[in-house]
Amino acid sequence: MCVILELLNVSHVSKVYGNKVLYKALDNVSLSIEQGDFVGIMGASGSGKTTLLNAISTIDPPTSGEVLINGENPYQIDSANLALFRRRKIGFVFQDFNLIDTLTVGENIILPLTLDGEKVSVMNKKLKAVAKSLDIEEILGKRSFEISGGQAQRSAVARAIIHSPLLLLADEPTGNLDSKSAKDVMELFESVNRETDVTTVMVTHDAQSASFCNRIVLIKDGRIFNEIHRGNSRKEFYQQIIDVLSLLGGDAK
Ligand SMILES: Nc1ncnc2c1ncn2[C@@H]1O[C@H](COP(=O)(O)OP(=O)(O)OP(=O)(O)O)[C@@H](O)[C@H]1O
Repeated sequence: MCVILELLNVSHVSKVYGNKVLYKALDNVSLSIEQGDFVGIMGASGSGKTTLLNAISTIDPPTSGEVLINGENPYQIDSANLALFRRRKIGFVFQDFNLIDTLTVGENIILPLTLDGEKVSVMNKKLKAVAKSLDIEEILGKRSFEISGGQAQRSAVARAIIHSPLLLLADEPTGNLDSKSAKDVMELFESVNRETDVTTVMVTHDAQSASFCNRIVLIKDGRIFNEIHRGNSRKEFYQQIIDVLSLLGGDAK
């Protein structure tokens, strides 16, 4: 018997911004994501994608509703332990890479382990392994301004997965890359997802990048509008994504 574990559960989440003028950016969003899935979140600019990702990533609490990560509600954890929870259970990849330019690529990658007080020998072993699997061994001694955008994002992915998180979150990870580097980075996400089984949730505007996911959730005006699943062919999925985006309207590319 195959048991499917639910890694992430977003239940009736709403988010209202503002004090005097209120704006409902998320309106009763419910979403369940299985362990090991690779899910893309798409929608027009301003539809609430980043707000949803921030609620999932424990950065910004929802106004109402519940987020459960591996059965645990992060918003019920006190702030000191929440920082620890975030550092140990979640990996983040950002559009602008967020590498610290005073550190080498290698030092950037081991940062989550350094912050956790890991032993140097363990850090070096993990760094070696992740750099090998992501094919960035040759740039470990370089600084972020000495490498290409694609290499910077590979390094950021390495940093996001070195501590074997439960959940890998990415906000427009290919937004600053040319199409060749974007494809390389998405192939990397796909293989990391397949090989490590890390549940991955990515916000993207880009249909090509989205076609590497297994499932796409579309958001419109803060609500879930539709979702589509990938079959065997990435090319067909890409076309399906384009079609559904055209139904969605707005400026979703
Ligand atoms: N801190 C905030 N205060 C007030 N309104 C906000 C805040 N953050 C986002 N919003 C508003 O909430 C809505 C959703 O924003 P969000 O950033 O989640 O959209 P998005 O789908 O990620 O957009 P984009 O694709 O342009 O990044 C937008 O109308 C935005 O202006």
